[in-house]
Amino acid sequence: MILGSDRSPSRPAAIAYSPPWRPSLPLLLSSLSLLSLLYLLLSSRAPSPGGRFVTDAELSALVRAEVSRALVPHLSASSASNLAGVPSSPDHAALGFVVAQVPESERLRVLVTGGAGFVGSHLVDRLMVQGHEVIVLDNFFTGRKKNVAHWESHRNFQLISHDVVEPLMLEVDQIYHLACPASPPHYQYNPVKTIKTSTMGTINMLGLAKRVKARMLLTSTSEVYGDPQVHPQPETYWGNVNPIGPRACYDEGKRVAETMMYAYEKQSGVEVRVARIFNTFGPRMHPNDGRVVSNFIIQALQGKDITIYGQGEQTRSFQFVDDLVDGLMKLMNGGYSQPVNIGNPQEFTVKKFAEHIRELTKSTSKIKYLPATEDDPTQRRPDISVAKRELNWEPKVDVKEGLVKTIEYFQSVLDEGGEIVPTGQGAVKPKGYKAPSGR
Ligand SMILES: O=C(O)[C@H]1O[C@H](OP(=O)(O)OP(=O)(O)OC[C@H]2O[C@@H](n3ccc(=O)[nH]c3=O)[C@H](O)[C@@H]2O)[C@H](O)[C@@H](O)[C@@H]1O
Repeated sequence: MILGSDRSPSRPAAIAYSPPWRPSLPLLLSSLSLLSLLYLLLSSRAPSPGGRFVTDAELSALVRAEVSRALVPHLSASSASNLAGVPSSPDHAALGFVVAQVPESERLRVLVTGGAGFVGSHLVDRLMVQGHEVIVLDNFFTGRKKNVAHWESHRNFQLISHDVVEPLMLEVDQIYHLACPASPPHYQYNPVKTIKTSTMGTINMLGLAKRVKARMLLTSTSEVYGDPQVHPQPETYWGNVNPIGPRACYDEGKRVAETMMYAYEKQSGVEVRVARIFNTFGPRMHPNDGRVVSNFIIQALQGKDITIYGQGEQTRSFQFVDDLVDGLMKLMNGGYSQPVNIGNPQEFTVKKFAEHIRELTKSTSKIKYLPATEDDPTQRRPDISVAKRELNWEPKVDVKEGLVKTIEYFQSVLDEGGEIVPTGQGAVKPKGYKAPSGR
């Protein structure tokens, strides 16, 4: 179900459905050939790497997971494997989705703000497959309906077009509060709005959490450490942030959002969780997002120059989106309420990363050096001891493995849509975004 805001936040009005996603003929054919190959391989009863033969049940589970991946756009591998063997939901069997049947008493109502965005939509997939009722709230500034369109007819799913800056009344058990543009060119486009999103948006969600006694998780960021003087960064590090620089609208917005979380916990007893997310990549990243992973892959795949800002000696540590979703859900459902870094400590200089992408894409793109961006952090790597100890979480997907999947995704986007001009430096509105009148 998709609802649209009539600017009266508590009474969203219906808007038109976008047609459900249908697989294109070439995609179906390539998926069918993949399936035949899988069948031939497995039915020849080759021993598995562990020396066992593949059983019929395993074969059918693998085939179902592959069908799911073929039919649902950019379903992540782990979501697909979660589907295998789970009882079918009649609503989504046709799409290859298998949603767990959860008794009413165990089913949660989960609100995901920013749920139509890159990270949010992967989280929504996982929650839906677990059989929960999921309400997605998005203002579609950087989020896209197509990221969650495959759920639109499911009875457990609701999409509300709404801006978190406006209050909202709902009955929910858990709130994953993701809403906020995260790419520097996009969060700098309208810095006042970015600040409002992190401050007023978080206050609104905390007010809701307080009223309905929901547990609330804030997706904070590694950017609360600013340009860190301590490396790697533990949660106990207070950071080095320029409060009036171009990144401040985001960094300081998230810092005050964290402050509000703990103030509501202390003063009103709201159950809070805070994840500090480090650089994340994967399928469904916006191709015009302007961040390093999407830019380098798109440039390399098209043979365009790979643009490095500065000398490329600055470092980042990259995690695949599936790992992040695991971490967020463990944090939400565990007993630890202090901030937790969720990231993959595999660290690269930006220059090394550019070379890595060039190799993986077999590209002949040249590297082009552009001026450094103002206040760009010089180093970033998470200390994940707390996540390991308190959540029993650590990343499972190797960066290279995640990049291969992401490259496949961007290749399919290029195949479908043609040339992409990546977003460069400086503040810019997300491509395709039209501000509602009066804003
Ligand atoms: O991806 C993320 O998860 C993080 O991305 C950004 O932080 P930042 O690390 O600055 O992200 P990028 O824009 O991807 O930049 C990473 C590095 O690559 C460089 N870069 C970026 C793009 C490009 O085309 N070329 C290039 O050299 C940047 O200057 C920077 O040093 C956001 O601010 C974070 O909130 C978010 O968590």
